[in-house]
Amino acid sequence: MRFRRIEGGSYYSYLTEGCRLCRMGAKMVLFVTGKCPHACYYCPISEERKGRDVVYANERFVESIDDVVDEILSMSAEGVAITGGEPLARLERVREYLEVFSHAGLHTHLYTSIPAEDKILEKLAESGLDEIRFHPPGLENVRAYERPLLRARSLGMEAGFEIPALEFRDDVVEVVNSADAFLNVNELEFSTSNFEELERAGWKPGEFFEAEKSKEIADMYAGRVERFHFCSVRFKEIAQFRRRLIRMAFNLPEFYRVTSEGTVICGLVEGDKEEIRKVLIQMGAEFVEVEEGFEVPVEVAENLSSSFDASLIERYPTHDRTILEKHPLR
Ligand SMILES: C[S@@+](CC[C@H](N)C(=O)[O-])C[C@H]1O[C@@H](n2cnc3c(N)ncnc32)[C@H](O)[C@@H]1O
Ligand code: SF4
Repeated sequence: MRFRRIEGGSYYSYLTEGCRLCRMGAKMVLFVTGKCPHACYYCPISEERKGRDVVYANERFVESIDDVVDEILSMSAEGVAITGGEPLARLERVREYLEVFSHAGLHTHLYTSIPAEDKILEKLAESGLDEIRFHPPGLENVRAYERPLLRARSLGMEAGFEIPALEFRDDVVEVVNSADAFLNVNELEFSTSNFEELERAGWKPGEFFEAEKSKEIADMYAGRVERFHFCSVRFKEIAQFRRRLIRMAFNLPEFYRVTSEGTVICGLVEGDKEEIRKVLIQMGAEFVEVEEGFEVPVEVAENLSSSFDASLIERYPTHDRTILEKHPLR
């Protein structure tokens, strides 16, 4: 079996379409609910989202479908990853979104911990789901997923397991092979919400908050199934996240300077908004109004620094505009 090594220690013998798009930073992540019937000790979901029936499109809190559409456009997404919490805890909501996405020609994949029965899989297929990834919580009860894998495949979906590299289990290999499914193994990841629990279970965090020795477990699966993909914590950070940022950054007006990290640099002018707006219009300058003032080309901020509160900022191109650095120009 031939493996292809990619960034951050990830490698694969097979990439699903969902993974291929994700790797290009072209997948928007729809967090469809924080509700979940399970309580995996290693669950990485933040406290802010866990157990709450909230929707997020990437980092953006969603109040209506318009927010989701805006987010898709902001990154020129080519597909959507539907996750949670447990997406199937809100099946009708998932179906409504799926119908919108499939009409827009977006590829969809869904994560679930539920060995869904035929009827549910049929509804998902009807609504246009392209790919489904099962995760048996705690890697228990693995055989219960064989039938759903087979049924999903017979309905035309790409189907497989996506599991954290917690331990090596023969039954995972057996079910993947007998259902002719794919196997995605995630390097076990520390987050603020699971940190103590992972440490209590004996895992130690590495430089990128990956659990040390988790990759060794993933490697044990590699030669045992036909279609395998190991996704490292570092890969998620350096490739997937950064590439999404870059896509977003290039969709902003041209005056934003895009860095190789996918952040953007621009000027920020703060103060009396009406006064600043007048001056910017008189100058014929490009600007984008934001909550605290106006984002403008760097040179415009420099020109205005003697009359207004102007600075240079480096920020994420995301909807929440997280500012990483701010240098006052006076
Ligand atoms: C957080 S779950 C949410 C969706 C669904 N509840 C499930 O468990 O599949 C999404 C994916 O994260 C993976 N996962 C869970 N905990 C993880 C961790 N600590 N590190 C890496 N991946 C993890 C799961 O295997 C699953 O494929
Ligand atoms: S099933 Fe998924 S969302 Fe639920 S606790 Fe486990 S990892 Fe978290």
